[in-house]
Amino acid sequence: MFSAFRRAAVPSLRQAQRLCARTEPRMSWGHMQLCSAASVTCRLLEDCLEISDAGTPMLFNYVWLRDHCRSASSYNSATHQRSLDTGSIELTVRPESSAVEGDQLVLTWPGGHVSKYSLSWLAEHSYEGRKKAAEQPRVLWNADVYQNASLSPAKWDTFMSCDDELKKFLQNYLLYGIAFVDDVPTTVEATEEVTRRVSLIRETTYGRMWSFTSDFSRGDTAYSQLALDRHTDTSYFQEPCGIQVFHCLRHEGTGGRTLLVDGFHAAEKLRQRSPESFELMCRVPVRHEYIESTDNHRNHMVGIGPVLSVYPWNNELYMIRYNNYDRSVINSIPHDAVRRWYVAHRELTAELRRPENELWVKLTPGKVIFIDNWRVLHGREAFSGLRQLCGCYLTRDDVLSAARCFGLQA
Ligand SMILES: C[N+](C)(C)CCCC[C@H](N)C(=O)O
Ligand SMILES: O=C(O)CCC(=O)C(=O)O
Ligand SMILES: [Fe+2]
Repeated sequence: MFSAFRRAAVPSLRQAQRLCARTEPRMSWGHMQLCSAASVTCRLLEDCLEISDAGTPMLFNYVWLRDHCRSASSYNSATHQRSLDTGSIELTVRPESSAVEGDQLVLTWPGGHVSKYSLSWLAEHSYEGRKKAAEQPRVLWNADVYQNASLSPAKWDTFMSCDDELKKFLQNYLLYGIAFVDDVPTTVEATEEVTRRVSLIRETTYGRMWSFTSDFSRGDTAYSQLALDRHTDTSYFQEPCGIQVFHCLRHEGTGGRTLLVDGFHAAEKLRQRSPESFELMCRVPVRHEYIESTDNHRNHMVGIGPVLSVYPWNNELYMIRYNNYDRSVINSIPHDAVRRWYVAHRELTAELRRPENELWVKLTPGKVIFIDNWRVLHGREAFSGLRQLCGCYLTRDDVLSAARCFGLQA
């Protein structure tokens, strides 16, 4: 059930050989310089530097190498910002000499400038390495996997005071896309405090903190007692909200359980079972819309993007945008593509609807849930009686930044 993407710093030999084969005709072997230290060999080829460590070559473009020089005149290590003007690098630049000294690659450029790079830094940032690495490690889950993981929820007191508890919470959140804090006082204020402990609140048309019942105060089905099928929120934003927080402050009635489904687990199943359908879900941009016209609120939001988004260099999923209520007119693809799109969408929907993928939880007063709205879909069962839910959205960048500051990979 682990994500298909793993951290691995080096390319396979075959992959590396393919890369070399592609560049071979452009190499000028006569002018090649060779330098080596211990097991590392580096060669100045015609248009790139090749570093081999135990037979696994990595290629570095010369302009890239000059651009990533970390010398004091090129890079401000106090602010972690580039000082060098990339626009002034000769596009035909090529080092005059290279050497491996200890764990460093040393290049001397025409004009005498010297650049030093640690070999581990180069290995970490080589394309060959990034291609095989996960940007974010995740545990993909169905209901059994999640339940068997027996993750303990954070507790309000320790969560608010202890950084280790916050770090553990963030690690769970990153791996599973959901995380809980228990024993939170049942007020909007305490809910705000618990979210502020994690990050910044993203204000939207629904407010900063929102608190709602089934009173149809807004022109959206969420403000009713009806069931809601699994979906991601704010799919009609150009950048959908990163994190959704819910706290059920009270419920006197029946039903109203929350449904959670790992969208990436379903999408990976689709990728395995039907690669062309997966491709189509990644490639075709669709429109989502939120049109509200009530006495107190006028809104018209439009968000355009594919159902599934993957990073182009490693094909890792980073966002699912799935909301059948808010999906708008499809009018940007020819009719045979429309037919194939519906087939692909049906296949994804079937994965998302498998009962074994459904995690049902009853949100009770005191239990706050954080949901990765780019990954985990939520829904709810129809309910009766008074049910008051409060919560907010969080800015994704700031949550991930908080996690990275704890040394977590996000
Ligand atoms: C969460 N809160 C009740 C404030 C808003 C609900 C937004 C509902 C909308 N259909 C969407 O999916 O984005
Ligand atoms: O009422 C609920 O449990 C959730 C409703 C919903 O999907 C939302 O507010 O985004
Ligand atoms: Fe929702």
